[in-house]
Amino acid sequence: MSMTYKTTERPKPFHIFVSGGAGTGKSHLVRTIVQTANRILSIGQSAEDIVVIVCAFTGVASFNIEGHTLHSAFNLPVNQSRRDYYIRLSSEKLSSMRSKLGNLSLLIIDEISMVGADHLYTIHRRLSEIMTSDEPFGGISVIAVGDLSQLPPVAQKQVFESISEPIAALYGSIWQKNFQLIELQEIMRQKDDKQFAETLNRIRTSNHTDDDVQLIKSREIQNTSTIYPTTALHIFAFNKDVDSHNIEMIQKLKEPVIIITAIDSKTDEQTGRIKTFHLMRKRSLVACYRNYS
Ligand SMILES: Nc1ncnc2c1ncn2[C@@H]1O[C@H](COP(=O)(O)OP(=O)(O)OP(=O)(O)O)[C@@H](O)[C@H]1O
Repeated sequence: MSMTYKTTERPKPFHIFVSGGAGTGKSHLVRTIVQTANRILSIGQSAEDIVVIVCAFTGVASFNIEGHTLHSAFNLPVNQSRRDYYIRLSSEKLSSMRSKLGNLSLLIIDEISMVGADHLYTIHRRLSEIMTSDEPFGGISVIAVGDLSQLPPVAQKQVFESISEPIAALYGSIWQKNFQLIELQEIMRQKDDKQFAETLNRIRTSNHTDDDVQLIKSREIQNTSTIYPTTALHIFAFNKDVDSHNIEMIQKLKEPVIIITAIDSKTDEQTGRIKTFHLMRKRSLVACYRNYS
């Protein structure tokens, strides 16, 4: 396929929601779009200019796509979910964000199901502030990728619901008004992975069969088993179970204990209530799940 692009023409902003079940190639498509868009949109720009930015809500999701968290990319307040009004940037921060993102053309948001309606609205306001434009997202094109049947946002309404700011809510949902849906339907995973992806996609819509249940149950293992994979990723529903598992794993390591004390110089809700100390040993596995900035 050949493509011509005149740098003098700024493309009309578009807002697309790419959805699809497990294994339909969403991440693969994002990587391809990022590479192509960077190549095309960087024409005539200097090497430091950011023309495409890839973000996700959580640190883990942004790490997987080699992107940024939405909070760090757009200087969002830590606890936006507790507020129903927009907080403008200080003039110093605004000018620094303008020099960083002034040439931005495309924002890609992965794992969109975890982004709440208020967050999306805040990103729109932030981009409008940076770009000095009243257009949706300050005239920046947005590709949102993900599956709304996956993890919902924490303590916020879903992205397609109405926002908390009462006056702005009267204008309607920025998601409903602007985003056009494109759904990937073909599972691109191969062999065994494909069977697993098909099972996940049936569970996703509550259409799972007895065979699907058997497949999942066939992988069940008790933690008393001799072949129990102790170092595999564990997922728990409650933080207290996470903490007790982590302490148990740390205690099993025969290395000296290290206690790292975090100094939180501004203990208010803006700082996100960072834990004040961390217990670990050499060779402990560490996952960073807060924005330490
Ligand atoms: N167009 C394509 N041609 C060939 N292989 C593809 C294509 N798109 C994706 N794949 C392959 O299919 C597999 C699944 O793709 P990918 O991880 O992008 O799916 P996904 O929708 O992000 O899945 P999940 O929601 O489970 O994370 C990968 O191994 C990827 O390399």
